[in-house]
Amino acid sequence: MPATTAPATFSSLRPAPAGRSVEILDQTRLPFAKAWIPLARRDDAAHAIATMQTRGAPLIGAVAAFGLALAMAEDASDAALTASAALLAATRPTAVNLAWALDRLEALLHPLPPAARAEAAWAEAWAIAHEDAAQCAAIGAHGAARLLAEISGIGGIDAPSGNPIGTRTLAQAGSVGTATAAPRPLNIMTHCNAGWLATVDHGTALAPIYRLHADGVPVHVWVSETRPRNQGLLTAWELAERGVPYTVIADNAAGLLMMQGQVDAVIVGADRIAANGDVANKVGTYLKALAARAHGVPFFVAAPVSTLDFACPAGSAIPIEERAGDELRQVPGRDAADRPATVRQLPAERPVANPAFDVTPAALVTALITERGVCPASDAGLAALYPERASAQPR
Ligand SMILES: CSC[C@@H](O)[C@@H](O)C(=O)COP(=O)(O)O
Repeated sequence: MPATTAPATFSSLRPAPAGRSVEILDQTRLPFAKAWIPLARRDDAAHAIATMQTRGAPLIGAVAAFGLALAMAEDASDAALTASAALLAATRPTAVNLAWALDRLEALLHPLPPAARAEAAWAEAWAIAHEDAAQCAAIGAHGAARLLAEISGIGGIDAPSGNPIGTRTLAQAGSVGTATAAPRPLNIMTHCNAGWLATVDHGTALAPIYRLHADGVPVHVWVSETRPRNQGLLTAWELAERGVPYTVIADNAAGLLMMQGQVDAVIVGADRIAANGDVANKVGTYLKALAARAHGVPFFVAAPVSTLDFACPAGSAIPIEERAGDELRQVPGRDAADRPATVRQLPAERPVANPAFDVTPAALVTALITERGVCPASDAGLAALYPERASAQPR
C-alpha cells in the first residue's frame, strides 16, 4: 500500500481499533464531552453527516468517502455503488466537498471489477484524508504569511503570479508595526468553526491562526457564537485546547468591534466557492463581510481545492441548506447540575426559517487562501492558481 494511503490518527478522524472502519469525534456532544463514535457501516456515515455528528465541509467530504468504502464492503455491485453514492450525496447539499469526494471515488471504482472495489475505495478514502490534512497545513502557512504581510503593510502576494493583491493594511488601533513588535496581539475574527474539527486536521480558517501562534506571534481570536448551532463554541473549545487566546461574542457584536478598530482581519472557511469567487459559508458570514468592507477590515476566506466548484458559475447557483426549525427553537447545553439539557425557547408550532448558509459576493472578499497560495476572489484569480481545473470546465 502506498504511504499516502496508510491509515493515520488525525485530530478529528482515526482508524477504529478493530476491523476496517473509522471513528469520528461526535461534535454534537462537544464542547461538553469528548466522545469518539465508530462508523462501521455506510448508514453510520450517512447518519453522522446528516445529524452533524461530523461537520465542516472538508471533513464531511472525507467521511462520505469512508461511507462509500464501507458501502463497498457491504455490496460492491454496480447498482449498490450508484445507490450508495446517491444516498451519501443527499445527506447535505451546500458543501461541495461531499459531492467532490463521492465523484472521485465513483470515477475510480466504476471501471474496477466489484471484487476489487472495497480495497480500492478504502485506500482512496485514506488518500483523501491525508491530502486534506496536508492541504490544510499548507493553507496555514500561506495564510499566516499573508496575515503577517498585512501587519507590516506590505500587502499580499498573489501566488503564483507574484502580483500584489490589495493594499490595505490592518486596522491600526494598537499601532501594529511588525508582528514581533506589536504592542497588542493581532486581533482576528472568525465565524462558525473552520478548525481541525471541521477538516481532517489543522483546519482552514484556523490553520493560519494556529501557525502564527506556533511561530510566537501574539494572536487573539474573536469567536462569534454562530447561532443556531453554536459552532463558535466548538471553535472556542479548539482554541482553548491549543492555548490560543480568544473571546466569544454574540454574532450581533461583530459590527461594533469592527467599528471600534478592535478587529485587524476576518478569516472564515467556506462550504463552496463558485468559479467567480463568490463564497458560500455558514449563515452570518455575509453580514461580517459587509461590516468588514464598511470599516476597511480585510476579509479572507480559506479553503482547499475540494471546496472549489468550477462548474458553478456564481454564488446564486449554490444550493442553500434549510435545516429543521427546532435548531432555532431549542438551545442545547448543560443544566445547573451539569447534565446535558435542551431548553425550548419557542413552541414547536411557531414559524421559523433556518437557512444554514449564506453567500458572500466575491467583491467583498479581500483574498482567497488555498493550499496553492493566495489569490483574488475572481475567475482570473482562481484560474491562475488552478489552470487545469478552470480550463476543464465547459463555458
Ligand atoms: C473548514 S470548514 C468551513 C465551513 O465548512 C464552516 O465554516 C461551515 O460553514 C460549517 O458548517 P456546518 O453546518 O457546521 O457543517
